[in-house]
Amino acid sequence: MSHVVVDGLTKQYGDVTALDEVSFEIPSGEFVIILGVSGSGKSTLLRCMSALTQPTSGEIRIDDRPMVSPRPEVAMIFQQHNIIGDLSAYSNALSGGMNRSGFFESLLQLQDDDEKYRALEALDTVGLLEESTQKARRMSGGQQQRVGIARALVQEPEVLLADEPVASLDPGSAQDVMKYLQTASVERDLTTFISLHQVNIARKFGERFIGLRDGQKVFDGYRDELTLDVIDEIYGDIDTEGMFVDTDASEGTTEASP
Ligand SMILES: Nc1ncnc2c1ncn2[C@@H]1O[C@H](COP(=O)(O)OP(=O)(O)OP(=O)(O)O)[C@@H](O)[C@H]1O
Repeated sequence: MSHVVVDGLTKQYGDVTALDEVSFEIPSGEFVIILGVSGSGKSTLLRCMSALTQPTSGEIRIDDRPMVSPRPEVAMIFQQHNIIGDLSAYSNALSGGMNRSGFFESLLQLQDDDEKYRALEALDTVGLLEESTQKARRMSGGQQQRVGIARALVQEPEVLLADEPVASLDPGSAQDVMKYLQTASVERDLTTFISLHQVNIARKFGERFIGLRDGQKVFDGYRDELTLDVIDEIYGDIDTEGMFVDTDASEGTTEASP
């Protein structure tokens, strides 16, 4: 578990201000959803938090240490899951431990039994133990994303960052992936940050929410504070109706209830 501080974070790309003095503090173990329209700065925030992108000013501290370069305890999951289709789910998961076992050992699968056990345990966490020998490319998009989560878990992170992990999935698979991310976060005491644009899914799974608009933080609060007015503030004039996907067939509603 890790405590995360984002302090006056600004990222400038030429004339574009992708992040503008964003600050917040997240206690260990919280499950945080970052909400905002396309271009609001969600990816830039997560990339700065993982030190894949350097901020123009401000800093991120994880357990009081400035995040100046990537660290193994901070894992990132991408929308395009970046897994290798020709390898099995197990081999993909196992490669998450490369920071411990080394590149060549990982390539030749010479990891020790502990690493192999970690990979199986991670596949179990994402509900894919029985599919572990299946080639990744034969799996559905949702399953492939779960393999990507397993690989991140094998890294043994304390902070998990996921950039739009369900953007390309159908609503059912999106919910499955969110459920497994939530399970992993609880089981492993992870401080978790997930960027999403689907409001209903965010409300269903999120605990704490950071709302970004034009690079500025316009909301920071918990689920009961995420009212329709707040959602309007985050999304501005954009019609949010399409972002309210059904999260439960029995609910049959496209409206957020407070
Ligand atoms: N490498 C880059 N070079 C130049 N501009 C960039 C770069 N990355 C992001 N931007 C700009 O910064 C702003 C924020 O982009 P960012 O990708 O962080 O937003 P986002 O909310 O994640 O959007 P999306 O959901 O479409 O990825 C946008 O105006 C974008 O065009």
